[in-house]
Amino acid sequence: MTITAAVSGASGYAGGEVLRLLARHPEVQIGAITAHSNAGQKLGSLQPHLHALAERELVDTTAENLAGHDVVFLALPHGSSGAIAAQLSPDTLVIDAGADHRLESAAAWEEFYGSDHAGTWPYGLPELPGARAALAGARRVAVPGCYPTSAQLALVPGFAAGVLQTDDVVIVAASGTSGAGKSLKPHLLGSEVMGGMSPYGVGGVHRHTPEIEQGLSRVAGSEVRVSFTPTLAPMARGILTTATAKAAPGLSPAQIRAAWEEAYADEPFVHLLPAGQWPATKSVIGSNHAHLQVAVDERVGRVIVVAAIDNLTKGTAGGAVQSMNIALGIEEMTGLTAEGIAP
Ligand SMILES: NC(=O)C1=CN([C@@H]2O[C@H](COP(=O)(O)OP(=O)(O)OC[C@H]3O[C@@H](n4cnc5c(N)ncnc54)[C@H](OP(=O)(O)O)[C@@H]3O)[C@@H](O)[C@H]2O)C=CC1
Ligand SMILES: CC(=O)N[C@@H](CCC(=O)OP(=O)(O)O)C(=O)O
Repeated sequence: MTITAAVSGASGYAGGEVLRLLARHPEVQIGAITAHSNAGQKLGSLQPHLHALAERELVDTTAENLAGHDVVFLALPHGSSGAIAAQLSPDTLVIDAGADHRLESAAAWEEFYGSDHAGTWPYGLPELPGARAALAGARRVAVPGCYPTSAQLALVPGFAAGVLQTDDVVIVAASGTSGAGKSLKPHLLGSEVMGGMSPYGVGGVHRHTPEIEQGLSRVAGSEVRVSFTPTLAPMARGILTTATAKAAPGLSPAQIRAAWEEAYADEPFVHLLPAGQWPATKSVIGSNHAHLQVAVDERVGRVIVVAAIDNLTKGTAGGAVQSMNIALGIEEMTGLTAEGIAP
C-alpha cells in the first residue's frame, strides 16, 4: 500500500520530526509540506538534517495545498488546527499534533487555553486501555501533549489496577527546550537555559494539567486531580517525568510493581526496566520508546514512577505515526523501529 501524506508546520520541530520518521516509512510517500512565514523556502535551509527532502519547497498552509492526500499531519500552533481540519475531507486521516482536539471538556479548554473549544478527537496514545480500538479506522486523531504522554504512561497502570490512591498525585517533569517550539522566547535563550534548570507554569496553571487529569480519571473511574510542575532542562530533547502517588493500603511492593509489568508486558514501545535500573533521557532520544521504573517508598507509603521519553518522538511525531499506522491498519511499529542513540 502507498499512502500519501502531507505535513503542515514542516519548518517547525514537530513537523520536522514527523518528516524524519515518514522519510523512512516504507508505506508513505510524502506529498505537500507546508509552513507559514517560511513558505517559499527550501526545506533543507530550515531542516538541514532531512537530506532526502532538502530540495522540497515549503508551500502555504492552506486547505487547498493539504487536500488530496490520504493523511494530513497538522503540526501548527494550538488554535490553528480546528479551522483547517474543518475544510479537509472527512475521508482524510487528519492527525493533529497540537492541543486543539485533546480535551473532552469545553470548560477545561476555555479555562486553560482561553479560546473556543474546537471539539474532541480519538486520543493518540495507543497504550491507554481501549485506545487502539478507538484509533482503528479513525479519520481524526489528537496526538497527546509531550508531558501528558509521559505522565499517563507512568501512572495509568497504577490507577487501572487500583494500586494507587487518587487523592494525592504529584508530577514533576523536566523537558528539553525543543518542547517549546522554534519561535523566539526570552526564557529559552541559550544563556538562560544553559548550565541550569528552572520551573515554569507552577501552581496548577500549566495547560497539560487537565489533559493529564482527563486520562488518569478515565482509567481510575473517578476524578483524579494532579499537582503538575514542569521544569526546563538544558538539553534539546527529552522528558524525564517523576510521578508519585499514595499506595493503596495492604499491598506489597511486588504486588504494586505487577500492575506495570502486566500493563506493559506486550507493549512494543513501553519498557519497564529491570528493578534498580533508572530511566534516562539519553536512552530514548530519537526513538519512539518510553522507559519506566517503579519503586515503592515504604517509609511514606508512596509509589514513585519515573518515565523517560523523547518529547519529539514518542511525545509527538512518533506517537502520531504510531496512531497513523493503527488508524490505517498498518503494522503498528512500521517506520518506528529505530533504536535510541547513546551516549
Ligand atoms: N515541540 C514539542 O515537543 C511538541 C509540540 N507539540 C505541538 O506541535 C505543534 C507544533 O509545535 P512545534 O513544532 O514545537 O512549534 P514550532 O514553533 O517549532 O513550529 C510551528 C510551525 O507552525 C507554523 N506556523 C506558525 N504560525 C502559523 C500559523 N498562524 N498558521 C499556520 N502555520 C503556522 C510554523 O511555520 P513558519 O516556521 O513558516 O512560521 C512552523 O512550521 C504545536 O501545537 C505544539 O504544541 C506537541 C507535542 C510536543
Ligand atoms: C518545554 C516546553 O515549553 N514545553 C511545552 C510543551 C509542548 C507540548 O506538548 O505542547 P502542546 O501541548 O501545546 O502540543 C510547554 O510547556 O508549553
